[in-house]
Amino acid sequence: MCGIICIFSSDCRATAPNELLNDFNVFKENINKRGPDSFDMKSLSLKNGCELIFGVSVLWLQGEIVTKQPLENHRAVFLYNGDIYNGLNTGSYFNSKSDTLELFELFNQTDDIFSTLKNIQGPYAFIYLDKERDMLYFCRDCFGRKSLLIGKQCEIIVLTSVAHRTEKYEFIELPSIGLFCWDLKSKALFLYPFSLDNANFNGKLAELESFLGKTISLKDTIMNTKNMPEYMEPLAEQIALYENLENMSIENFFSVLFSDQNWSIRIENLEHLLEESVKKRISTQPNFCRDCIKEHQECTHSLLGVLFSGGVDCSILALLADKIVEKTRPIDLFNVAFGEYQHYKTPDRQTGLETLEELRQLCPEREWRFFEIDIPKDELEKLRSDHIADLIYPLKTILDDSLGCALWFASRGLQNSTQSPCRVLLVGMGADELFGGYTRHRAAFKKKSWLGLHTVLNEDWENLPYRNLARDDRVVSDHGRQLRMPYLDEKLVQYVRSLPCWQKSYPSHKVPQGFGEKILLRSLAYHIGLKKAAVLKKRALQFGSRIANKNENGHDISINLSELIWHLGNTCTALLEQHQKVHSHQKHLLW
Ligand SMILES: Nc1ncnc2c1ncn2[C@@H]1O[C@H](COP(=O)(O)OP(=O)(O)OP(=O)(O)O)[C@@H](O)[C@H]1O
Ligand SMILES: NC(=O)CC[C@H](N)C(=O)O
Repeated sequence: MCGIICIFSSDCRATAPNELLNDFNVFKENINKRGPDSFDMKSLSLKNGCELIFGVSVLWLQGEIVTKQPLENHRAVFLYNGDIYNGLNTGSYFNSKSDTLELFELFNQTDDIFSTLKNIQGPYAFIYLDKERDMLYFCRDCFGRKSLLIGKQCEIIVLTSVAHRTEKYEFIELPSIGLFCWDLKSKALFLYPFSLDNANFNGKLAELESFLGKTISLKDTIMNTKNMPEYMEPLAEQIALYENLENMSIENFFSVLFSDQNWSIRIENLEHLLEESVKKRISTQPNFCRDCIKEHQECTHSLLGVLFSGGVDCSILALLADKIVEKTRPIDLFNVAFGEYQHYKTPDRQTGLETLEELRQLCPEREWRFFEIDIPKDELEKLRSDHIADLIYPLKTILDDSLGCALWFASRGLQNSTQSPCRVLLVGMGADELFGGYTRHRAAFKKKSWLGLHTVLNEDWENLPYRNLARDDRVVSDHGRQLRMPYLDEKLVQYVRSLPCWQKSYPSHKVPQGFGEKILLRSLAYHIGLKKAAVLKKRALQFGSRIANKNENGHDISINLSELIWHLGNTCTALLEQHQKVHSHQKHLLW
């Protein structure tokens, strides 16, 4: 994952270049960690006196050699963090030319970079300065898979993949609602929206306007996609099929479903799309692990890790990965557990080990390296306050705290003194939103039947770009690894979103929990051989790993992440001591 940063003064004459550089250096350290393969920076003065400083650290994943950034030519400067998988020109997964170069060329060939975005699929965040027009463009993809924060302090603006808590700056996540364009001459800010058909659009726009104290003028939309499928009443045949599932053994449950021809076709479609998605996410990387890449030394070490709870979403990914990764390489499975006194028998550790057995039986030739990542409470406390809280920033709830920390430790991939050398990590995020796997889907179905489920699924989908993904990108990238989310592949999303809710989820109390939610995905799991994992009950990461306490409200502000406490802590020892008392009380509650 690359780290990108651009710092400039929105009021050209008001800031000394030295001040910009000092501030740039403050953010540099966290940016640096995101890309171990190169770091470079560039300073630029525009004719109108505006100073800009750019910096990029690169995690090389595409192209025969590392593409160093920032890229610059007579026309533009380009900073890019992303993964455009289908070679924009070649159509192959692993391009001899990197996506960075291809995108830069495409942008340079046109006066209309907005239309270019229409043809781009994959996660990205970028900053592009058109030097001829003094226009600064910046954008995150429409699912919000890559992080880009916007920060300000008086007239200084920072765009960065990651920041940290500082007394000087305030940051928010740049909303992934379209392409922004800052006219550095007129100081006007424009937005080319991806789509206006999103319930969150106006709120997110207003939030950014109020943060910047600036009006944002809207241009034409560039995608204009209809986001929300219309509600369709379920077909009688489908209801009859579901009624046949009651009181069935696991085997009979799935054979009833597969006896329906349309169901089987949907499984085939889904299998094909997911396999393609996994394939591009595994194959798009150089053939070296992180230890051997420096010397370009051929190796058979593992190139792929899966964040692995043993639950259905990630287990499908692991099994599909086996079809793609050479048999001579291991696949690393990372399973994180939090505990005390050497006690790490968490629910996810149990399911992780059980599904590992299933994988070993299904793929006996593969070396599956199961990393038991055990995190004692003092290590969690220390690293959270010293470091991880900055990566989670500017998010601040208890849920952000638990999920952010759990993912940071999981993706570090360290068991005792053995650390995985893989550079790419697969994760099952997005499956619950797409296929209807959350408890709230069950509740909505109970209350308002199919229409209730349809409504909640749509709400979840609309919220997805603003919830966790940017935070997850920030914490995982800190280890110089790329987080890839096969369920959030555009083609797969388009297919699953086009299905009415009753063709993918049946969160009814008439079938046991763990059977009906995400029923289409579970059918795929069963079909490819994961007979046990297919019907495991959903367990959220924070509870499955035991980092969180069920009695806390995840939406409350986390005292561990609170900036106020942090600022006070930095300046006033007495208050810090008091904070520690509160903190230890909270620790007591937490464990
Ligand atoms: N304890 C864990 N250790 C490592 N990674 C985990 C752990 N728990 C969850 N994950 C990762 O986070 C993703 C999201 O978690 P989530 O619980 O939603 O999915 P799941 O465990 O695969 O399946 P299910 O949603 O059915 O429980 C998982 O797909 C997995 O990649
Ligand atoms: N990891 C990144 O975002 C780097 C950009 C590009 N995909 C490359 O591999 O060079």
